[in-house]
Amino acid sequence: MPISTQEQAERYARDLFQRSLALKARMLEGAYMAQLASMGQVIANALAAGNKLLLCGNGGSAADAQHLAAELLVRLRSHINRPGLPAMSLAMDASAMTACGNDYSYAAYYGRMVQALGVAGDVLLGITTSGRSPNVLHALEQGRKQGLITMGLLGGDGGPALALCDHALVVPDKETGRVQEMHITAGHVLMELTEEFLLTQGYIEAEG
Ligand SMILES: O=C(CO)[C@@H](O)[C@H](O)[C@H](O)[C@H](O)COP(=O)(O)O
Ligand SMILES: [Zn+2]
Repeated sequence: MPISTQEQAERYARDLFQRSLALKARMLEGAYMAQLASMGQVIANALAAGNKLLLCGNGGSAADAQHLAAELLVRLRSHINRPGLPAMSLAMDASAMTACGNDYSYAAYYGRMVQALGVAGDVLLGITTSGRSPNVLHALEQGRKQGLITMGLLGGDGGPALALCDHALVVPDKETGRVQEMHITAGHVLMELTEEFLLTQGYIEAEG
């Protein structure tokens, strides 16, 4: 849709907000909240057992992976200080990523990171709006092979990623941006649930 006036731009912006809101409202129905609750408990249990959370994705989802890892590593809610929790985005090492892209393939990178860094009982969270990004699929496959708990924040019909996930939230929309907007909300919910479970169950203590 061409935009040549302030009014048209405002309508465009309003329409995007409305679509985002409608999708969020839709996700309050059905099993979505139950899925998030279970996923939060699974991550908390893994961390309580001494395991870690690995996250990966492409583009905006790579940024989400880093963002969510930082929530656990550092601080999520400004009034709750507690020890850092082990979470790691696999999307952050330019040297390893370019070496793998150059020597093997870009698609192989996350799988290789999981092979090198993942241990049984860790949780691997793959974030992909299409459920079809080959590097995330390889990571989930490798995670399965090594006994990691595989999780997905997906979109559309879940794509081939869905069958590789022990737990998944599939946002019922195909538009990448809208799905990402649900993913980051869901990601915040997951990190906050994880923190709450760990505090409530006494695995970590809030510091003064
Ligand atoms: O942020 C955006 C679009 O909003 C893009 O960077 C987007 O993340 C990229 O096109 C990704 O490669 C899409 O991958 P995926 O979600 O299908 O796995
Ligand atoms: Zn984006």
